[in-house]
Amino acid sequence: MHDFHHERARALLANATQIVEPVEVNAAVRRVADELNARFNAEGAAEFPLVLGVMGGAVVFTGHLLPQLTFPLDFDYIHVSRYGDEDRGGEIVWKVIPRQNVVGRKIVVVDDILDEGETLAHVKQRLLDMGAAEVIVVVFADKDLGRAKPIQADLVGLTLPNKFVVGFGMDVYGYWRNLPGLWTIRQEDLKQAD
Ligand SMILES: O=P(O)(O)OC[C@H]1O[C@H](OP(=O)(O)OP(=O)(O)O)[C@H](O)[C@@H]1O
Ligand SMILES: Nc1nc2[nH]cnc2c(=O)[nH]1
Repeated sequence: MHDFHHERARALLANATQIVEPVEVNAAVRRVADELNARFNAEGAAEFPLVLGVMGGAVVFTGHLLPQLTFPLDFDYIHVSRYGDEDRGGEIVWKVIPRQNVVGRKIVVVDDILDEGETLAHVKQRLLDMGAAEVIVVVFADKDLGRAKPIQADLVGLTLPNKFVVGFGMDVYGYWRNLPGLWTIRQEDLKQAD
């Protein structure tokens, strides 16, 4: 079983193409941190936001971003998945729902990628329905689909081409969230290749 996973994971990466180097990833995180710091450290800014990581993909971005933020904040997480172990989105599945600490708060939602936008549109609406005062959406990457999405991010680290991306928190069939750069998987290695 482990041999199978080991070989499959390595084969996927062997055929993959690196599209963003780790140094560019880190620069993008820095840019996002700078923008958040400018906003929440602005003179007179009395906001104390609740930063909400959208697990699991946001774990790496969140872990890099938080130590670069220089204003007081609360942190919590939610866990929602639309892709599971697939390479196309499906039903939204909540694994950890927002807690009552979102009520009345200014919330900074942090996620790895805005793709079709279904996940973050749903998350934002749920937070507003629960009584969040404001929801600011921050994504490490926004995929350029060439068409409108149901939500736009307020802050974006990188814009990516319309390909299935892996690394910096993003997985392919559960593998390779740990890559420090971004890679695209060869089309014929995807389950649902057209
Ligand atoms: O814009 P969308 O097309 O809705 O896709 C974006 C979502 O997909 C990924 O989550 P995924 O469902 O893969 O779960 P994961 O975070 O556990 O990998 C990613 O973390 C976003 O939350
Ligand atoms: N790993 C991964 N997860 C996603 N969720 C939405 N789009 C993507 C993507 O391109 N890669």
